[in-house]
Amino acid sequence: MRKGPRPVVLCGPSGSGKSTLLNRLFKEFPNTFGFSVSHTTRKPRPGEQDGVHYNFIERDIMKKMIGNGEFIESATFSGNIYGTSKEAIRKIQIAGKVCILDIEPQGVEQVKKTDLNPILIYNNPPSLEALEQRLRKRNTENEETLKKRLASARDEIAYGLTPGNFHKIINNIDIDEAYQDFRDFLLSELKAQELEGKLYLK
Ligand SMILES: Nc1ncnc2c1ncn2[C@@H]1O[C@H](COP(=O)(O)OP(=O)(O)OP(=O)(O)O)[C@@H](O)[C@H]1O
Repeated sequence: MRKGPRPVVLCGPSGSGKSTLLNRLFKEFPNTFGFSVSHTTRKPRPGEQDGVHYNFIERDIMKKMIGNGEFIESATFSGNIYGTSKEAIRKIQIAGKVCILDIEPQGVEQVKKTDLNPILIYNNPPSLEALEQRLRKRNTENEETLKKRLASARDEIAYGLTPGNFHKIINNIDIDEAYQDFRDFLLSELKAQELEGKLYLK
């Protein structure tokens, strides 16, 4: 992987508000940050575009690509395979942007073992009850997928709050305050890297 700004990992249970934070960030800084588009075997939700939100892919093809070493991390979540291809990260880095990865704990552990040296951020929901409410209100899940997501959330929260697993925890209660904390942390991190002589904030 080529040198450049450190990638950013954003992790947090389904419904904690990762996409909401990222949408705001990309809107405010369209030239600074770029989203690493993951691959998934899950079916698209209404409104999701192939190549934008995810690269939607058949399970056997994805397994073959993983076998070929084309992925930096991959994991099964809620019955579907998700993963970040090396190509997805390269695309953002070539564009000179800070690469943002939205991945779950298994992926985080794999990324930690690479030379990506990412800044690790955990997006913490107020409670499991709040998560359930947000997911129900989002109206993208059926009872079965909702249960699976909530079942994973307990372990993900424990992982996120374990000292040493992340550089920064965002307590995502009020979305405006959470966004402010998220963006300020990222900007100060970029400034710190710029002090080493590089210009990343555009
Ligand atoms: N701080 C917040 N307070 C209340 N509702 C929120 C907050 N943040 C996000 N939401 C809402 O909760 C729902 C889940 O948020 P979002 O889709 O951003 O979560 P996510 O972590 O990206 O989930 P997934 O991993 O399933 O993609 C959305 O409908 C969003 O509008």
